[in-house]
Amino acid sequence: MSGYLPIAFTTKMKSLLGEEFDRFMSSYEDPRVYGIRINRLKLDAEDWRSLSPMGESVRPIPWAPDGFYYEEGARPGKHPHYHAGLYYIQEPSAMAPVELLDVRPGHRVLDLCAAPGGKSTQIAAKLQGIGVLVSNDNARERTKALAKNIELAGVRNAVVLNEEPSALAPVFREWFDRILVDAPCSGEGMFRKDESMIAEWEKHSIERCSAMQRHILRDAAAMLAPGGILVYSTCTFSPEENEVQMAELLAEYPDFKVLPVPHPYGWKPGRPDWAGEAGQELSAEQSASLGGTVRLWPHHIEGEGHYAAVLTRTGSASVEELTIIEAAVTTDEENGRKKKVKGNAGATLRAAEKRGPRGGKDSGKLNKAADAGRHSGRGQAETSDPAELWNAFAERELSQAFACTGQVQCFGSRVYLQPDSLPSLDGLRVVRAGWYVGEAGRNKFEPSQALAMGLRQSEAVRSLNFGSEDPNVIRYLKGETIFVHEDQIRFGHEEDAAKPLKGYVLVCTDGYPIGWGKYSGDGMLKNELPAGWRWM
Ligand SMILES: C[S@@+](CC[C@H](N)C(=O)[O-])C[C@H]1O[C@@H](n2cnc3c(N)ncnc32)[C@H](O)[C@@H]1O
Repeated sequence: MSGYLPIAFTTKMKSLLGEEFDRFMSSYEDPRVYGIRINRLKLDAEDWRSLSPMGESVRPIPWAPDGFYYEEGARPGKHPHYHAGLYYIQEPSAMAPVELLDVRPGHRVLDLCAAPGGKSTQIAAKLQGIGVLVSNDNARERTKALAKNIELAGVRNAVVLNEEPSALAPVFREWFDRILVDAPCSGEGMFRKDESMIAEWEKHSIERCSAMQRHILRDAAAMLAPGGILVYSTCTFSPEENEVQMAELLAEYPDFKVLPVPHPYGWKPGRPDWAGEAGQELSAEQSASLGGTVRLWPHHIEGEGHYAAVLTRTGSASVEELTIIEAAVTTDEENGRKKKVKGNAGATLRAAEKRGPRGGKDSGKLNKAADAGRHSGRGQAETSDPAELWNAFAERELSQAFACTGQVQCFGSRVYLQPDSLPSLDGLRVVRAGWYVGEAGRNKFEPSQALAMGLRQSEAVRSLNFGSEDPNVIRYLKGETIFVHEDQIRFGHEEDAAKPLKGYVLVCTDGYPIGWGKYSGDGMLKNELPAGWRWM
């Protein structure tokens, strides 16, 4: 395929790489490699390997403990385990930046350019449900895939935003422990994986991408807490989008420094000499710093290629120089407290956002404090308050095993559990205000697919489990009605066994949820899988 590469690209790479150029070019003739990353929110890699028909044939990706190379033709996207969110299909070198971010449970993490969510789901797995993930992308259409991938992975503690970084900077000033800037770039490392990127290359000129990266990085810098870590990454080779960006940032912000990345696995150091050639004047110290960034080359590793730099903020001395707008950053006092949502009488709701989580339709109303304890003995809530209806649903349909922290947030009829301690999101375009648990109607509550995917089997009062080879799984995933024997329905907790068999049933494959069904007592399970989630 190297014959299709733009001449301007090959000419430049030849002058940069010198005698390495031929090896670089021959990598374009090598077969593509394919990667999946096991979702540790659901299971660990060893459990997946023993469960999956792919388990024996995969090979570990050296820099990603949950990542594996799989063979061409394995089609992991066409397996029930994909629909259970057990893994994410991800290019192997794209797994490196999050490994460098050193995310730990409890961190506040921003993924600033997040769609379609490969790295966000990787971060969420490292958080293990503790802490906050803010996933943002400025492209509205792309945030749909981002939200869906986060929901498919069963993430409970993420907020999805659709904003320019400049709108986030005043709200989240010095707020994040970890920030990933997986920047929009000219995509030179994508040419082999996706040939359409070759045509895109001319449009997404290096100069245009560099200007975008510069702006994004300045706003990202404003949001990093002192002592925090920022990883900057691209899937392109051009120095202007890599070392030059870092050199400019370091020159402008003396309180940022590079944390040198070791170079195992065939990873190579960043190239300060290329930043110099691109017109960036470097001190000896800056030059050494840039050597501590990392390049993943397709002729040195099994992967398409990436660049990454790990930065830390040593102090806050130069923050005043950043072009951030001083704005009211109102931290809701309520957010500081941990709450168990289920059965939480009096959960306090904040004002609904002006634009609503989907930019308008759900806008508006201020919901009053909810009295979660009040619902009729028959389990039918006599209320139209979304928070009350959610709490009544949780009381009725979720087992004793379900315990969740977070703030109940209602936007119109939609109910979310928002991670604690977030500043107010008022005025921001919010795609998901937290874990979207469902939608309230008149005297009823419809649980969301996101709720199903974020639960464990034992957290639902009723569940049904089919082995992944069972034809009922594909039937269910295609949206068909399933016929069940009542003794197939399991109760999540021994105290639930007294509850009626009729009601919501969490449908699982190999013990992992894939969606809701509704059992009405006649041997038939009504399929509640939303159209957009079905097997195609
Ligand atoms: C390389 S992709 C991100 C891939 C993603 N991190 C993943 O692993 O799935 C770059 C993303 O940056 C987004 N983007 C472009 N300009 C942006 C901006 N000014 N602010 C935030 N996101 C931006 C694009 O829409 C695109 O989704």
